[in-house]
Amino acid sequence: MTKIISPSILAADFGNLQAACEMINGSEAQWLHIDIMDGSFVPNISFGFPVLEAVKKHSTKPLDVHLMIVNPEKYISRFAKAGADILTFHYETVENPLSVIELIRAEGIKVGITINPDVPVSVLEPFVDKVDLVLLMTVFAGYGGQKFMDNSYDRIAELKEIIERKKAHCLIEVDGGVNEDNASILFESGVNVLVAGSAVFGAPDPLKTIHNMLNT
Ligand SMILES: O=C(CO)[C@H](O)[C@H](O)COP(=O)(O)O
Ligand SMILES: [Co+2]
Repeated sequence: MTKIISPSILAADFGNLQAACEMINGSEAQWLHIDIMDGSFVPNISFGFPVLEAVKKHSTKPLDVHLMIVNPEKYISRFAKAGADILTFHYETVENPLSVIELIRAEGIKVGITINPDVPVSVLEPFVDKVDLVLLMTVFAGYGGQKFMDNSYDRIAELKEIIERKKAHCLIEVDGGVNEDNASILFESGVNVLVAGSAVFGAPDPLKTIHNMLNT
């Protein structure tokens, strides 16, 4: 089974993003997660294209870009050009998810769809065979450092059942409150990609934390 760690740069030292990228380059993490927040869909504002471009310049890992913005369809081409390798949008932010999926595909990059914890998993059923990944938020999108929501395990099982029933091949990613303590049970539950911000960048030894998350 595919097991990927995608550390979230949101929890890094923004005064030294180059060092953060280089640390991840030298780690066992396979992707780098980039949180784009607009102060509208979510109450927080993170960063935009210039920072994404700077990270792209220094990162050797695929950039896993998580859009928490209204009207994502307006910016897909710019995010692709700025360096996104995987572009994930929130189902809640669009009227026609299929057309957004097609717009992202047209850029020649991978596509993901995501929902907040209060959105029924069943809304994803029409899309699981059309995307490369489904991201289940395990906290409400907007801030790093929140506590993992325990009802997420039931949601992961429901998503897995839908994916199997539809014989789809998308990866399952979870984001929010992931750490060394819950990583192994999440992988055992069928999750393929773990996003971890504060657990990695706040750790005394981030390389060891990433290793432990992949191997315990
Ligand atoms: O999308 C996000 C928040 O909206 C972040 O990716 C997520 O919260 C990661 O941070 P942490 O691992 O510290 O919970
Ligand atoms: Co995220």
